[in-house]
Amino acid sequence: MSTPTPWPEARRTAYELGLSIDLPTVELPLDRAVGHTLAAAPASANPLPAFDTVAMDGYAVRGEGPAWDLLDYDQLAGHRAAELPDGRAVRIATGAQLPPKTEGIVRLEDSTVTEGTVSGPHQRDWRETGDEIALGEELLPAGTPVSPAAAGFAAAAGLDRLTVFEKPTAAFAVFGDELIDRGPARDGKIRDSLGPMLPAMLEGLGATASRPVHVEDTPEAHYNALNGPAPQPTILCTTGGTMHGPVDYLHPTLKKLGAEYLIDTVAVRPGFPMLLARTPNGIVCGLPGNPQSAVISVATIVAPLIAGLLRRPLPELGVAAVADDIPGRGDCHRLALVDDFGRLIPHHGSAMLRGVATARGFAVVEPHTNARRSDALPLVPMPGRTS
Ligand SMILES: Nc1nc2c(c(=O)[nH]1)N[C@H]1C(S)=C(S)[C@@H](COP(=O)(O)OP(=O)(O)OC[C@H]3O[C@@H](n4cnc5c(N)ncnc54)[C@H](O)[C@@H]3O)O[C@H]1N2
Ligand code: MOO
Repeated sequence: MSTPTPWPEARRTAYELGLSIDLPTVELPLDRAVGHTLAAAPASANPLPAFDTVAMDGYAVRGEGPAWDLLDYDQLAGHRAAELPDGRAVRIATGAQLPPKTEGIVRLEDSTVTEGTVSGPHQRDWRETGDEIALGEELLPAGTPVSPAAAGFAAAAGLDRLTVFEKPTAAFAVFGDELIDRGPARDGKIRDSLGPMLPAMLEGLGATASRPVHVEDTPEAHYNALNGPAPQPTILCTTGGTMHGPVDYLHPTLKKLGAEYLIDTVAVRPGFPMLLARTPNGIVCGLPGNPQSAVISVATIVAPLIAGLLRRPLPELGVAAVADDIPGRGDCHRLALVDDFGRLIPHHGSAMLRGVATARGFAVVEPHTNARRSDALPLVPMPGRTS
């Protein structure tokens, strides 16, 4: 039996494995770059604001007041601004280029217009060139996920394309002859609950996931699944068969393939039997069959692995002020399901998904400790939860 890896070390090991692999990069138009991760820091192609920009509808004025003669044209947004002569005012719109030599702006609501002159209090109601970002300045560092807002920011800064990492690809081999993929449980068989769940979780973490493939409980089928045809995915997640039961062929297959184990069991409950290995065909994340243990394994090794591949930071743990006492699990870290209010969720057995379905995440109880109500514990966010 192998020595269980401490839970924090398992996260780091998976992250470092990701960092050690260089994903290809690609330049994508902004809309298609959303959901990817920046592989290079983009530089602005125009400052922001691109020019001194009027911030309020009203009148641009120059010279001593209290009244200024109005010019007979309007300075609207989208046009190059003409210099404002001394003693004159021009009607301006929000977003217009500020007429050079403007000394102040009289807001529409503060203005009085009589016989071709305007009067009223004036102020610096404009945004200065480069106030938000200078020309050529770095917009965002490499490793930043391209959110819809990041794509909008890049557009504002004059960019058409972004250099991003190609998404790591993930495939799933679901082990277990007891599993069916339609209808209610029958004749000792149960529904596969991981197949419909894991691809969306990994997509949420930044991968491209393919449809799970059911693999028979035979050594040959396991070998073919792990030695499968090209092109190989970056990450192959297997589910079930991580222990040493009568039809658990994962370990023998990995040995046959000459796999290098980076993790072989983790000192965490649930989730103990997870593994991380490299074979000549790629990375294997072995997720335990108990569904909640599989989710914890995604959070423990798959999420940090994907973050490392994409050069994102190691996923940060949040904080949960827990509302209940939570007993620890001896030598192991305990990952305890909590709701949005820090309450321990019932149905937290490793075979159960009832609590996982709505949980905010897992509160982390250190080995050899018990958490007390109102303790602030680290929180592992629920993979795939978007709100
Ligand atoms: N003698 C021991 N037995 C077990 C131990 C142990 O330490 N000694 N550990 C238990 C723990 S902890 C876990 S977790 C499981 C892990 O087992 P495997 O990864 O080998 O998974 P299986 O045996 O294939 O399945 C376990 C359980 O989960 C159900 N399952 C599997 N896949 C799915 C799926 N896709 N959808 C829904 N349910 C699934 C399966 O039917 C079993 O009930 O081992 C314990 N045993
Ligand atoms: O460690 Mo198991 O994964 O408790 O169910």
